[in-house]
Amino acid sequence: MGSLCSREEDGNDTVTTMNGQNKKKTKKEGDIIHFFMLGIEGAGKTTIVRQLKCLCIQKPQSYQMYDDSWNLIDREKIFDNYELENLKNVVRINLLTAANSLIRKVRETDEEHMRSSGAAAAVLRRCSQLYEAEVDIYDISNQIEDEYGAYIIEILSDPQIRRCLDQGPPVKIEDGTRFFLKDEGRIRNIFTHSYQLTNDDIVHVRKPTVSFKSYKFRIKQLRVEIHDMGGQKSELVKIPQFMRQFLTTDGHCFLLYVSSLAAFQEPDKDVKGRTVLDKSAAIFKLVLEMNGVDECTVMIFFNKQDRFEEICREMMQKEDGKRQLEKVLGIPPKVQKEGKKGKPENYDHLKDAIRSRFKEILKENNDKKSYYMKYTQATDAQLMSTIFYAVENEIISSYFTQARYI
Ligand SMILES: Nc1nc2c(ncn2[C@@H]2O[C@H](COP(=O)(O)OP(=O)(O)OP(=O)(O)O)[C@@H](O)[C@H]2O)c(=O)[nH]1
Ligand SMILES: [Mg+2]
Repeated sequence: MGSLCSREEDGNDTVTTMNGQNKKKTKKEGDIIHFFMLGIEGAGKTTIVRQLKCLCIQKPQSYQMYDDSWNLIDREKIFDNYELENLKNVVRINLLTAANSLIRKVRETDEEHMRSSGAAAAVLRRCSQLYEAEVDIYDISNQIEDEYGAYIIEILSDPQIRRCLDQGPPVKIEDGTRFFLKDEGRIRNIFTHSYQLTNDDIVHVRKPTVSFKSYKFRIKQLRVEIHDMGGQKSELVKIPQFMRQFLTTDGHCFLLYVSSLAAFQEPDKDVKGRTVLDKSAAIFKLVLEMNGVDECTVMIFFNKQDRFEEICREMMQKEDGKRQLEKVLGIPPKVQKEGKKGKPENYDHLKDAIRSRFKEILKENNDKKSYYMKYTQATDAQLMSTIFYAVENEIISSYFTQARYI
């Protein structure tokens, strides 16, 4: 576990870069840590907030959630029925659109595929209705009926569709949606009227964030306010407004940049020859140059390490996979000795290559700036709790260091 929680900082720098030392603060405002969460779409920002909410339910001694006025929210009210029902419908929409994409992908090479299937026709028709309607596909008016569960299960049982899902050709399916697609029981649950989402389901729901939202938590002794902003292209233009709005707050500020490790081989649909990871690094560079960010301590979460390892494993099994990995990551993967027992390969050195890239960007911007970097998996409660404890511990101890200088 320790190796997952890297900490890289210089104690003195932490003192000089913490925000608000010269400002007058009330006791209440002064001990709140603000996290400005940024990163491109799908990196896992909102999942981090959802995981924190789940931890408030699971470990109420260490995690608590508060309303806008810092009143404690009851554990039972953290996710109310209305929100859970909405999230369940979001998963239904995601499963429906994933099935639609899979059918269309297979038909690119086999035009007549599933032409006589009633299930395929129903899914394609329902999806067209969603896409053609004037409202956003996640609009509350788009309620997906229970019967689509059986249609989706039938479509996924088709061998060609299955192969397309598991081996390609590549279809854009969100990582969270794969969690449901992989397990027929989960699909059945989602389309059961009386079923209520579990915490494990909740952290796999994918719904892009529009605009920004703030959340208040206590993690052990630390009071934090997390400002979550959408990372789609249409949202990123709002970063200056987001920073202006929140950087004026009185408190200690962190820029929490979330970048998906899994994006290293995914082509960026906007710029040819660039990967989604390249795009994330480019946005990170831009953010560092923005007014006010200098006042923040930088924390980077390299998220989706589970998917990263899965993709590396899959690539290594392909004939040309090793060379391809080296091409996109810049260093060769280590080859597991045949028959070697013990720890499974975790591709740490490949993750480190990505981390070094971001470290370089930080150094180029300001080589005295303090920073923290962590490898994360926002969907894993146990791992995230360990990381949140480490963050709490590091920040609290930096308070003590700071106190010596004031
Ligand atoms: N396998 C895996 N999936 C993850 C992880 N973190 C997030 N996801 C999934 O990735 C999808 C996208 O996550 P979000 O939290 O919505 O991403 P975001 O950064 O908030 O995206 P925007 O709001 O569009 O900026 C969701 O379906 C999550 O369940 C992870 O560590 N591993
Ligand atoms: Mg989001």
